[in-house]
Amino acid sequence: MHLKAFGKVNLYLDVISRRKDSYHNILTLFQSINEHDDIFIEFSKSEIFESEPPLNISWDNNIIKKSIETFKKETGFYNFNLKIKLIKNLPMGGGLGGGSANAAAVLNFLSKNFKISEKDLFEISCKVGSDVPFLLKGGTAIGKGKGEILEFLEPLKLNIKIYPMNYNIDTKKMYEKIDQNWESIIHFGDPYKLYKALKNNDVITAKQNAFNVFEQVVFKEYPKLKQKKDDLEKDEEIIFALMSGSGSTLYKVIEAN
Ligand SMILES: C[C@](O)(CO)[C@H](O)COP(=O)(O)OP(=O)(O)OC[C@H]1O[C@@H](n2ccc(N)nc2=O)[C@H](O)[C@@H]1O
Ligand SMILES: Nc1ncnc2c1ncn2[C@@H]1O[C@H](COP(=O)(O)OP(=O)(O)OP(=O)(O)O)[C@@H](O)[C@H]1O
Repeated sequence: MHLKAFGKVNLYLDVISRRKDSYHNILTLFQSINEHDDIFIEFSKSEIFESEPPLNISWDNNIIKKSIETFKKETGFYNFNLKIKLIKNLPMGGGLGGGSANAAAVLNFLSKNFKISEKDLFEISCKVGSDVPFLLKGGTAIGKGKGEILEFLEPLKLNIKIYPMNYNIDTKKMYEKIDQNWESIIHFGDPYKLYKALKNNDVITAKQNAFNVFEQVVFKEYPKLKQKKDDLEKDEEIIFALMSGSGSTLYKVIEAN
């Protein structure tokens, strides 16, 4: 079976507060993108995993493995093995939810095969990663909480161009940087106003509400990203340019022709 694991960008992303469980409450506008990884998957006698190109992480540290083990533990269905071949197109640590998309695709495959309810599948996804619940379905959604409180909206049809910047940025580290700089962090924009503006092709209002709080800490460490974003903003047909997630991928939203 061939699965497509679509990535995501955050059209809006703010950190609201730090939680007792050391995660953060966020406010985001998730948007699926066309770029995707390819996963070839089938049941097999033993567990086999290979990827192209080879990943710089062990199978035990692969979020796909985590999603399989979490599925087994939560459902009690232990008696199966999978043979998986991953074609990695989404940049690792790129802010496009690449690993989370892989996990969501495998969880969807397993839930169909074992007839798991949507509710149970959602609960399992929340235990695998913060972006996985959204990526189970994809589309366009407001995300709150750790990313598991989702308000799915009529999907936006946007012209998004992705610019991978080849830095593998550690998400945990960037959240810690936000905590360390909390006093100086600026919060602005509104994801609901942004959604409405994009839906109505209201370029001015969209520009005023597109926002990613992580830029304030990531651009300090990676000045080339700021330079690239400034270059992208000079394009005529652009609505806005932004970094996705905790970085490093930049993207631009182009006016629909
Ligand atoms: C930056 C975003 O991609 C925006 O969509 C997400 O918030 C991060 O999602 P993710 O990469 O799936 O994150 P996870 O793999 O669940 O968590 C990685 C690390 O990021 C931090 N983390 C993640 C999500 C969140 N709401 N608060 C956090 O503080 C935690 O330190 C966690 O250990
Ligand atoms: N299947 C996988 N694909 C990609 N990265 C994986 C995978 N499994 C584990 N990882 C690890 O997870 C880290 C983050 O991967 P991922 O591609 O999800 O980052 P990301 O796109 O920045 O995610 P997010 O946008 O959710 O922050 C990688 O740097 C890698 O070490």
